[in-house]
Amino acid sequence: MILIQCDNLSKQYPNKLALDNVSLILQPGAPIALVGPNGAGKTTLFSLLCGYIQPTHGSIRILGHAPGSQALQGVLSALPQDAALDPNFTIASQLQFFAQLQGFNKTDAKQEVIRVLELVELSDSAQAKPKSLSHGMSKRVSIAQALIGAPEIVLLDEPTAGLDPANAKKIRQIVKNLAGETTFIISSHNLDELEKLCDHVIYLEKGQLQQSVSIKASQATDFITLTMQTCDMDKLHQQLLSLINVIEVKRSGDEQYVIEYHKQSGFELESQLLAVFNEQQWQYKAILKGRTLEETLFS
Ligand SMILES: Nc1ncnc2c1ncn2[C@@H]1O[C@H](COP(=O)(O)OP(=O)(O)OP(=O)(O)O)[C@@H](O)[C@H]1O
Repeated sequence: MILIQCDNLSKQYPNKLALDNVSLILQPGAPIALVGPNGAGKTTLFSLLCGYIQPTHGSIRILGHAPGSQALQGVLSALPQDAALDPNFTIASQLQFFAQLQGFNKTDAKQEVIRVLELVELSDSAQAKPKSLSHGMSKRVSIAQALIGAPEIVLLDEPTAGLDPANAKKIRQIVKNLAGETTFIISSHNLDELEKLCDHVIYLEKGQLQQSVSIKASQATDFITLTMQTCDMDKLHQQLLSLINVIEVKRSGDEQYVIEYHKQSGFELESQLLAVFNEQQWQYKAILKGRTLEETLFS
């Protein structure tokens, strides 16, 4: 099943080509990362997927339907970057209003509000007004709003921007908990965060699709990211190249090497590494399976 298909998608604003001939296919499943520098076109892509704006060229199908169509009501929802709550109404009453707009009757809407507030751990704040909530709590209310009706696709535009680490972690946990039933597409500048959540990454730059790749390694090869505490890095480089099954060794920081190797069933490479460290009396900080998202995108 294809979740989203964009063909030759372009969006021209009066003075700016925000999206330039983007074609991509996304499948349902684990969260998908949408990455790119400021002005790359991420919010524009979200707005097109929601049907808020129309493309200048090209087409979009979401589960076979056009964005904004009736068939997608309750199926796709979004947390906009600048989502705001109405200061005059309690959290429960405004969520209930949105549930009723989606077609829930009054009784079911009230139940749905209880359900989504539980999902974001804000049941106790149902009768609060937005002014009494912290920034992180407000963000979670907006996520609760996006979860009304258990949509199949949820677009989150910078869901953790400006949040303290504890609140950001809570939001990541909400996404993890729901990832089995909903496909999240998450735009963020925080690559570490996306790496923890996503299997697939779309990279936009100046409106063009630069990459649409799996973060997981290919079938035949794998990666280890090695961070050292104390060692002779040049000597280590030579030693790594001599190990069995190693294909390539790339230095990716002062103390870091990314090792690409032929996949094996056991832990042969890890064992070899530990033997080398032991022999040379070198200390390591981390042996990470795979490579960072930053390394995947920019190496
Ligand atoms: N309504 C608009 N009218 C004119 N230009 C716009 C409009 N909306 C966005 N743009 C421009 O289109 C480009 C893409 O903007 P967009 O907001 O999609 O980028 P973004 O990747 O979401 O950026 P950020 O990471 O800063 O949120 C930018 O140069 C922006 O200034």
